[in-house]
Amino acid sequence: MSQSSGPALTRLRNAYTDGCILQSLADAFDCYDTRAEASALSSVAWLDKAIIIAGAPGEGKLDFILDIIERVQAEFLRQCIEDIPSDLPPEFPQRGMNLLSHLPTAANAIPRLDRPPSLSAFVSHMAHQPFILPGFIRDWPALNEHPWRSPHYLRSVAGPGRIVPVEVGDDYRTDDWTQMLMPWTEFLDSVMPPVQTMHASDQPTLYLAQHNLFHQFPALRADAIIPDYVYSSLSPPPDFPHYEPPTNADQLVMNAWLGPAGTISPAHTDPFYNFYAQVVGRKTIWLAPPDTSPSMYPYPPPDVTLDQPHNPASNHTNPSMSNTSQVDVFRASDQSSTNRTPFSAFWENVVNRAMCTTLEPGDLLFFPPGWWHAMRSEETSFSVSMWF
Ligand SMILES: O=C(O)CCC(=O)C(=O)O
Ligand SMILES: [Fe+2]
Repeated sequence: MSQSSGPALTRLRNAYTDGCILQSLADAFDCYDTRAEASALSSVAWLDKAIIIAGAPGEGKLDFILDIIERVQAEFLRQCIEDIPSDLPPEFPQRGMNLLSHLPTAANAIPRLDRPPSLSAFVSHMAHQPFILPGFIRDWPALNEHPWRSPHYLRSVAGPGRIVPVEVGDDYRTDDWTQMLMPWTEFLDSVMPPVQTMHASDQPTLYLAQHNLFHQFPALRADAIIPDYVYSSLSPPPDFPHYEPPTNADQLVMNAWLGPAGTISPAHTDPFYNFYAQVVGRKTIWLAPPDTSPSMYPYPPPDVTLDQPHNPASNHTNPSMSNTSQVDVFRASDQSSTNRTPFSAFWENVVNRAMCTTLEPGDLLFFPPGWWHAMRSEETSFSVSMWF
């Protein structure tokens, strides 16, 4: 995640936000004259852009933006509320079934703890290694009275006319990968079709990745319960001495990750502690410690002195991709595979230290800053990362 927030950038962001608000108000006034649905949709879209593109506007301004969205929706877009079935899709898989915990690229399982550690045990010695707390978030409203696996519920928290940023393409390291803004309802139709259908292979994969959806839809934020561990002011781990918490007021960055079966985040590192909550579907996780970096084949940092066309692909966290591995930990097959040859140091030094697991709905994963991590969804999956 870019933490760049110099005064010039902040001023630019504020100006962009104000511009979006003005444009949206112009559209809203137009609605009073014309009752035109298109103007109302445009008004809401400008406000969503203010939240998405400018980053989190200051607290008061975010409330103001959300308030205008609600008013425009109530006044001009009531007829757009679709009558979609509220039936709750079955929870799949059945709990405890079909755990896909084996990957040829990871010799170990991520430890699963029978009992959550006390806060003091977490701070004093648990926070420097990954672990899973099975079922720890089973009480979240998101898995109960406000089920995030229900497209009906997810539409209702947004109301009509909302847009969201999505990644298009299977892998952010490839040239055909791009990002776009699209209607939330259209995205949900693709990710959670009314009848569970196979993802058509000629359709590009859409992934709402690393996006703070909770700024746009605060009702979803209320469906998550932040674990107390997140507020425990951890010091830098020995193998990542430059750790600093996120610079926002809460020192916590929450992101949503929602996509169909088969979305992949290639192995990469982030500079934060992470509690990663699995709310819908199963997700396979691959992890390796920070000191394996020399054998992870990260993409080289961009060389600005070379006059070469550069790969326009960006990455969830770092436009240069120097925090991303070239090794495909999910596609690399067993040791005899030809995949082994180009990445021999990976097979020699990383595989025996790497860990994997498949998270189920309700599980909470923890890993420290600098750890290599890769994720693959096994079916439609909705997760929340909490960086702190
Ligand atoms: O869920 C994913 O696809 C990636 C999550 C991730 O990279 C993170 O939480 O930092
Ligand atoms: Fe990450």
